[in-house]
Parts: sequence; structure tokens; C-alpha cells
Amino acid sequence: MSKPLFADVILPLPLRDKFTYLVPASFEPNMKLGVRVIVQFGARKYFSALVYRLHQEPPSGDFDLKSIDAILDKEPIVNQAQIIAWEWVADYYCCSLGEVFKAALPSALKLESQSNVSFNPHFNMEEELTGEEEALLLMLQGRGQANIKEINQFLGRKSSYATLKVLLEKNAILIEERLKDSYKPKTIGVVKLSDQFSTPKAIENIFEGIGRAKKQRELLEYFLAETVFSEESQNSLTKKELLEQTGISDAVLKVVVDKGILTIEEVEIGRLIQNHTEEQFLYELNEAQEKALVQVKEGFQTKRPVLLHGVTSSGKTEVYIKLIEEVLAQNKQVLYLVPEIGLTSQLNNRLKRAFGDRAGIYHSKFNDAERVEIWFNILEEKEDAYQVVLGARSAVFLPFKKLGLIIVDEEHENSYKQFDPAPRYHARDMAVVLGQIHKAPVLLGTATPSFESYFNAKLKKYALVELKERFQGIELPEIVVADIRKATRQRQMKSLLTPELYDEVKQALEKEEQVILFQNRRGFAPYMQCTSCGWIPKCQNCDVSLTYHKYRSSLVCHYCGHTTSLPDTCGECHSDDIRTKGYGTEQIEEELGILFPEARVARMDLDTTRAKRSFDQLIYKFETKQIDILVGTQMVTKGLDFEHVRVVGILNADQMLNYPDFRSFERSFQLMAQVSGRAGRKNKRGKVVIQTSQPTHEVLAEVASNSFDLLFNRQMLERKLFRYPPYFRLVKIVVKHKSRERLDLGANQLAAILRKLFVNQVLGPEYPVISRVQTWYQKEIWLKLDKNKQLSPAKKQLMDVIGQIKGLPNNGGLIIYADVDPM
Ligand SMILES: Nc1ncnc2c1ncn2[C@@H]1O[C@H](COP(=O)(O)OP(=O)(O)OP(=O)(O)O)[C@@H](O)[C@H]1O
Ligand SMILES: [Zn+2]
Repeated sequence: MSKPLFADVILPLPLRDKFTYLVPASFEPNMKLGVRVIVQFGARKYFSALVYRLHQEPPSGDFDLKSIDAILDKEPIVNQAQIIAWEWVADYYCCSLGEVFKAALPSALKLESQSNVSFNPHFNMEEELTGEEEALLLMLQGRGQANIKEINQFLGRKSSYATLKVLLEKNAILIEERLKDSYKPKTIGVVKLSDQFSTPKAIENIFEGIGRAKKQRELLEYFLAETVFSEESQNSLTKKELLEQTGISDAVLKVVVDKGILTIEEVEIGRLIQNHTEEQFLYELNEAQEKALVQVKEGFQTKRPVLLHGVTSSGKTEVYIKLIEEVLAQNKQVLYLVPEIGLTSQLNNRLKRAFGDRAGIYHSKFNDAERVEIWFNILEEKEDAYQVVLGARSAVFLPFKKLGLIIVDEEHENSYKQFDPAPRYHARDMAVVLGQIHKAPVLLGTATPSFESYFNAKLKKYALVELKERFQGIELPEIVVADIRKATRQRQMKSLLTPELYDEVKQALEKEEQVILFQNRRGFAPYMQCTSCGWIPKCQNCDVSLTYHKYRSSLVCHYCGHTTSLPDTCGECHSDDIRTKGYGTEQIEEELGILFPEARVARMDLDTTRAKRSFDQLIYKFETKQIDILVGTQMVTKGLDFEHVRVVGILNADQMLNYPDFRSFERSFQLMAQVSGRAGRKNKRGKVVIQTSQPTHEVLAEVASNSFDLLFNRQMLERKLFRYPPYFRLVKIVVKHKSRERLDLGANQLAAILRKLFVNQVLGPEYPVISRVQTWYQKEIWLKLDKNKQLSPAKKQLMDVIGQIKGLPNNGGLIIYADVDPM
């Protein structure tokens, strides 16, 4: 007898280990790395797990070794390069492979015990069944589908898996129904003559069956005229065309079908081939771009990532497009990352113009079926697979096989970092790793580099290429700093606008030019306050004030969504004089309507862009000048390319500059330079007005003179002194508990052990700016690790300590996780 085979599988759980199962002998021939299997875990739970390793070493320990219950895939659904990347993510970001697995796969490819079970329509009814099996099948047939819990209830058992397994083997049910269901290929109805009318002779008698039914006759006549009697003599019409052209109802067609004259067949069509786009043209690069292109390629030769630092509107995108063209010519794939979904539609149009249907988008707002289809297209290298994938963060997990180039646009953006849940990965850094795995060049592009990347360039870990001029040689916008306090003192404020900004907006409108106004607060007012006692309405679940949203006339928590109506009286002193404080985008929009009644104003923030296409619609309207002034949060700042924007206003720079974080100056600079960069991109120089009550702030002077190096050098001294990135590596350890006392206890225990191990590299525990979110109190401990020392052992120690603390009695209900390179 041959030795038994074992499979180590990855379960979609935050557990650190791999789990070993026995492969039943009958499964052995079909067992492969990278296929999904159904396994039992714990007493009652079933999961789809991924086969990670196959071997013949029996696991040690005398526990009850379970077998694999079913194999879900014929072929692997992930490739080897992906697994290597996952291992890196799990190791570097201190999480389990299971968590990476969970994040990487479109959810339709993960089924858990909630999965739906349904009756298999192809089931052979002659098959012998027990009474219970039959009852269950009847139930499934009647209801269409049921989840495992419902089936347990139906059978009156804790676990019905044994029964399901038998039915699965008999081909009576589909467990992967949720997968099949959402991944069902899209079909269209095609109408044909039924077989008995396949000869011309038979057609002569075709109307006999119709009799005098007028509508049926009309329908059939049209069908015949367009098919057998037409010049092209095609043999079918789509149902849609037939009904639309004749204006006859579906019911009439059904009668003709029931009479056995016509048949309708459902034919699969690719879901993604929606609008075909022809490749049109590529722009010729100008001299500066051409030079940058050559330098980028030289950088690639050295096998290092290249940082392309080009001012806003210098034409970086066109340089990328040229590079992509060359990679496609070698028949390789390109991954083009952008920090936000909102950016994909403008860019996609530019890519389609150059590469037609070879370019396409992938991101998390797509529905499951679309994502699965893209996944398999790429995995199986199908004909209509995108060769250029434009995507947000999650696109790094696609099953690429032959990546020839990775572009990370706006590489400085924080939204590349996943905040919650694990894996808390940074897509830019993962792109660099993917580049190593695939031996593919990596290009990071931005007008305002992150300090991390710029530092890497200074250390020659990255090659640096610069583009210092705007395309067409238009000067960068003129930046004016406007003093809010002075204007208020002199009573010159026009509502929320300083006279400087008001005048610029007014002039722009007169000349039919466009304006962007930026304020990083949505809602009407960030908070309300009682004028007599100072009381501020706060969220019941979080330690934050509630934001006033006027259009909903309610107070909303931006951390947990908790919504309440407006208070009539103060919660403390019962005074009825409660006023709004500060202002968000909603208020600016309203005020502009009063200041410039003739202007068309629109707002772009989370509240106005929830619907799937709303963002694209706003951009389209602004592009086509149906909007004069666009008010928005950071959504308006990045990457967008508009022709007619002349004026950009930053309503309040103080909030950014005063934010308590070691990166706040770096971020303020990036944000202000980026939003300014939307002005004067074509034809004429733009103008930017920054409103502030600290007009002499050095960061503002640096933004105004576009002195990135000045800011960088100054800030880097501080980073070194206070041991912050990019000199040191940070790990933030977040501890949460519903009880404040238990949190304090657990956090202190953890910090004490960490101090023993890491001595003076430990900071905290401390409450972060917001000490309670969604009813959880939270504290943070920070590790500052030496970059030149091995990180892996330190992280392993850390994870061990975390496990140890969680396991202590009294620490139930404590959540602890590590966030490596927190943003
Ligand atoms: N060689 C070229 N020929 C024609 N048009 C060009 C060329 N290069 C750039 N442009 C146009 O100039 C504008 C700005 O270029 P692009 O959007 O590529 O700049 P960018 O450097 O990516 O800017 P940002 O950093 O602000 O996103 C675009 O409308 C682009 O189409
Ligand atoms: Zn809240």
C-alpha cells in the first residue's frame, strides 16, 4: 500500500498556522496545489480552504486527523507567484496567510459555512435516496436554496454535513451555488426555427400551425424575412431584436415557441465586453518627456524601482503610456495602480484611447461576478483578458503570470495602505515586492513623493527621474496666502471667503473659467455647541463630536455612522441657543449659492458619491463645463485632469497643519501641492488661494515656492532626531476593549513585556486622538525598530507576546493587532 497523502491548507481565518488534512485515496488523482477544498474545522464549521502544500509526512500529535470532504476546483485558482507574494505579506505585516487569502480572493471564490446549498437541476432522479435526503431535496427544490444553518434546522441536527456530502457525491445538490450563482456567465436569448422546420419544404407549411392569430403571424413573418429569406440568410435573431423591431410582446413569442415553431436558446456572452473601443493614437512625447522616458528605462536596467518625480501636469501619464506600449509589444502584462477608484474612469479613457480593449479596470466596487470573470481571464490567459489592468489597491492580488511592468501612480497616497481589516498592507510596497517576484520593473510616479520613496531615491535604492516642467511649458500656478484672521478683524470676509479668494472666483466666473474649492470636512458643520455652557453633542459609541448634516437635518458620527436628530435644547443646561461651529463642504456649497447665485455649484464628497456612477457623472459634468464651481474634500485633489480650471481655493489650511501627527507637514504639503496642481493645466497659468490664520507658516511658504526639497531636508532632521520613519520602522500595536479598566490593564501588561524585550524602543500605551470608536476603547503602543537590524525576528517576538497576553485569564474580550508601517 502506498503512503497516505496529506494536504496543508490555508483557512480563511486569522489563525497563524496552516492546517493538515488527510487526502482520501479516491481524491488523490485530482488533488493539486492551489485548488479549493471543503474541510471541516471545529465541531460544526465548514470552510473552503486552499491547498497550500502536499506531502507524506503524517502530522505529529495524537489528535483526530480529519479528511478533506470535497474538492471544488479542477484546476488551481491561484498561481505560484501569488502564493509567494502572500507569504511575504503575512510575514511582513504580521498576519496569517488565511487573512491574506481572504483579502486576495473575490468573495465569490470564498465559501464559508454560510454558503448556500441548492438543488442541482441536472440531478438524475432515478438515484436512490433515503427519506431524509429526499425530504431535503424537495425542500431545496421548493425554496430554490438554503444556507447550512437553515438546513441544520430543517433536519433538526447540529450538523447536516454528512447528509450534504452524500448528496454532493450523488450530484444532487450544488454547494458552491453561491459561487456558481454569482458567477453565472451572462447570457442572451437567441431565437431559431425549431428542428422540424429545418428544410425549405417544411417551411412552406409553417403558417399552418398559426391559424388566424394575427400577432403570431406578424412575428413569424418578420423572423423569416430577417433570417431564411434575408440576403445574409442567417439562421437566428436575438430575442431582444425580434421583440423590439416588431413591437410584439414576449407572451406572443412564448405561444409560438410552445407550438414548437420557434425555439429560444440562452447563449453565453462575456460580461465584460460591454463597449468595444478602437485603439486610436498615442501622443508624441515632447523633449522633456522623451528624456524622462529614456532615463526611466535606464533606471530599469539597474533592476531598481524608479521614482518619477514630475510636477503636476508634466505629462507623467503619457510617459507611462509609452512604456506600456513597449511592454505590450513583448506580450507581457501591465499592472497600473491608482490610489482611489475615483481616478480610474478618467485614466481608463486615456488607456482605452491608446490600447483599446486590451486595457480595463479592476476594483472592489465591481460586483463579484465581474471580478471573478476578470480573475479567471487573467489566470487562464484567455483571449479577452486585460493586458493592462488599471486598479486600486486590491488589484495587486490578481493572478498575473507574466508581469512586464508595474506602475504606481500618485505613489505618495495614504490610501494605498489598507487600514482595516488585516492584512494591513501597503500596495506600493507590495508592488515593489511583486516586481521582484516577477522580475518586472516598477515605476513609482508622483508630483509630491512620499518621504519614504524620496529617501530611498537619495540612498540610491531607487533610481530618480525628474520632470520639472509642465507640459506645454505653462508655469505652475501662482500661489497666494490669504490671512483669515486679518480679514475677519477688518470685517472683509465674504461669508467663508477672504477677499483674495472671493475676487479670484468672481473673475473666473466672469471669464467663464472654472473653480475648485477644497475643504477636508464633509457635512455642514463639524460640530454644534451650546453658547451658554459650551456643551457639544457627542456620539454615544465614539469619542467624537457629531457632524451636522443639514440636508438630512441630523447629527452624524463619521466613525460609526450613528445618527441622531438635532437637539432642541442643550443636554447640560437646557438652554436653547445651540449653534453650529466650523464648516464643511455642505455649508460652503450653500454659501456659494448666496454669494454667486448665477454660478452652477456642485459638491464632491463621500455623501454625493455613494452611488456607483455618481463620481463619474460629476467628473463628466465638470469636464464638459456644466459645473462652474466644484466644492470637495480630498477627492478633488488627486490626479484629475481638467482643462478649464483656473482658480483653486483651499478654504482652511490650518486643520491640516495643526493635525497631531509626525507626518502632518509632509501631508499638508502633498495635499496643497496636489490640489493646486489641478489649476491652469491647459492654455493659461492658474491661480491658487490658500486661506489660513497662520500666514507665515513655513510649510505654506514652501508650498507657494514649490520647494519640496526644503521641506524634506528640514523635516528629515526632525525625523532622525525623534526616530521616526523613514529612518526607523514603526509598528503600531492597537489594543481594544469595551471596558476602559480592562483595556488599561491589558495594555499595561503588554507594554511591560515589550519593554523588557525592546527596552527604549517602546512608546505608550497611550490613547490616540480618538480614544473610543464604535463602543471600543482603544490604546496604542508604538515600536520604533532600527531599520538596519533584522525585522523578522522582532516581529515574531512581538506576535508571540501578543498571543501570550491574549491567552491570559481576564484578557478575554481584548483585541490586539499590529500595524506595520502605519499611516
Ligand atoms: N506629449 C503630449 N502630447 C499631448 N498632450 C499631452 C502630452 N503630454 C501630456 N499631455 C496632456 O497634458 C495634460 C497633463 O498631463 P498628465 O495628466 O499626463 O500629467 P501628470 O504629470 O500625470 O499630472 P498629475 O501629476 O497632476 O496627475 C493631459 O491632459 C495630457 O493629455
Ligand atoms: Zn460613533
